[in-house]
Amino acid sequence: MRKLAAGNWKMNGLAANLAEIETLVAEHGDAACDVLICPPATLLAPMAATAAGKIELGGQDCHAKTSGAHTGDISAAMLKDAGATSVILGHSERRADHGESDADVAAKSLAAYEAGLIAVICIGETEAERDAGTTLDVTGTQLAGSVPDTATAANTVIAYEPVWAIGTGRTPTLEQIAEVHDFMRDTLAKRFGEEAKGMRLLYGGSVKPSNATEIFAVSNVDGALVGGASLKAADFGAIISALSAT
Ligand SMILES: O=C(CO)COP(=O)(O)O
Repeated sequence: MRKLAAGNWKMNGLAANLAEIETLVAEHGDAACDVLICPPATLLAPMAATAAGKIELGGQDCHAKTSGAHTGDISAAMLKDAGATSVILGHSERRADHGESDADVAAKSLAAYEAGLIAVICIGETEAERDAGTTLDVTGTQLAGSVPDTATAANTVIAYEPVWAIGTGRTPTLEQIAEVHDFMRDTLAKRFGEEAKGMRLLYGGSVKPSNATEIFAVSNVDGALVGGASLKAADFGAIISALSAT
């Protein structure tokens, strides 16, 4: 399987930041892993011209419907039209800020498949849930409810992002990451059989150049979903290099 270094720019980035993509294409356009940047939707089309198929692009959300009276929303087909090949769905910030449920995420994932996009489906426990010892219950429920029955290794990537590790500089221990990633692989295998072996499982939450190599060595970690450190080409480039070396 080809590993995946994915960057989530969240609500950051203006036209001035297109230079970051130029640098990534120049320095990592032929990386040994897939590279995906998910910028604000406003930057997809201009970035697509620069990325030139060397770097994949993705949205950060899409509506479950294909079109219609949904002011402010964006459809999967629109993301595809602007140059995206993927879309992040069910990020914890969307679950918290917009009340997205597992069923919403599953419906959006189906819309992504319909448009020909890869769904990067995010799951992860809060700090209170981890402290209560319910991490595997929570992530298991999210996996069951957010991932459609028609998920395949080609159309779906799962990102484990513990909420308490996002933007905090805190990361789980390597043993904690391994526990959840092994659990995700086993859970997906029970549901999808052989297909589950090819589904890429990303870790996300305070990944940076200094911890990338050790995280990428953890069992069943097939790449990363990177927030803050994806905004600077030098930092994200170092993470791409670490993943390429695995
Ligand atoms: O939420 C994340 C990626 O989707 C992780 O963000 P940070 O890498 O900034 O912790």
